Amino acid sequence: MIRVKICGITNLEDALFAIETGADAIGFVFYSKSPRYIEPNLANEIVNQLPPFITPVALFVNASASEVDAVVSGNSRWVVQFHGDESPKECDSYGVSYIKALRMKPELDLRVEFDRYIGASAILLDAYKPGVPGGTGEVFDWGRIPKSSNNPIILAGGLTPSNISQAVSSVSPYAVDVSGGVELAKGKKDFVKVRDFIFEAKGWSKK
Ligand SMILES: O=C(O)c1ccccc1NCC(=O)[C@H](O)[C@H](O)COP(=O)(O)O
Repeated sequence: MIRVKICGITNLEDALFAIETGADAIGFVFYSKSPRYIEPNLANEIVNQLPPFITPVALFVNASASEVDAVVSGNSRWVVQFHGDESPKECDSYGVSYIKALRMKPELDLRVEFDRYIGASAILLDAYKPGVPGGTGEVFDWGRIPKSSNNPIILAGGLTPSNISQAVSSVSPYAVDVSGGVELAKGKKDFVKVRDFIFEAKGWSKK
């Protein structure tokens, strides 16, 4: 079954609701310019209260090694998501399981990028908007995604309860990722949208 990552979590209540409703992974944004930024200590407190089957994902944008270490040293469960221009060498250097996010610039050749980031546990594909590293709420052309890849694909970018079913059937990704499409306001999740998104993604009935 498809896995669902709910990203941009800033509080325990939202994390627990997403998990109770069927989320598989919870993402925390450690990019200080983001309205969804969370302090490392608070994020680690939340992660310590999550069930063991949940994957906590720590998202960074061109962070320093000390910033990454300050988070991941707090708990061995973290998977890191590199959402900036980090090279394969830099991503590999941490020796942790990682997701590489690629923003779908018009000239991006996904086959080349998949080969470059062969050390990634998964590749997250997100919309490209100049000057905005992520959480854009915008959809990209899913037709650009190769039908087969050695890397598991996580589809992101402008997903909502209304388009997620079509996204899953068009792309057949390993997982889907959402942030803005399930928010009440930046950094606060809308529980109805979270539940509807997860149920639509997984093809569950709401009865
Ligand atoms: O959420 C942010 O503010 C953010 C800032 C900088 C880099 C990445 C960021 N978010 C990434 C995500 O939450 C999602 O993985 C992805 O971008 C999809 O977001 P959305 O289109 O809002 O669903």
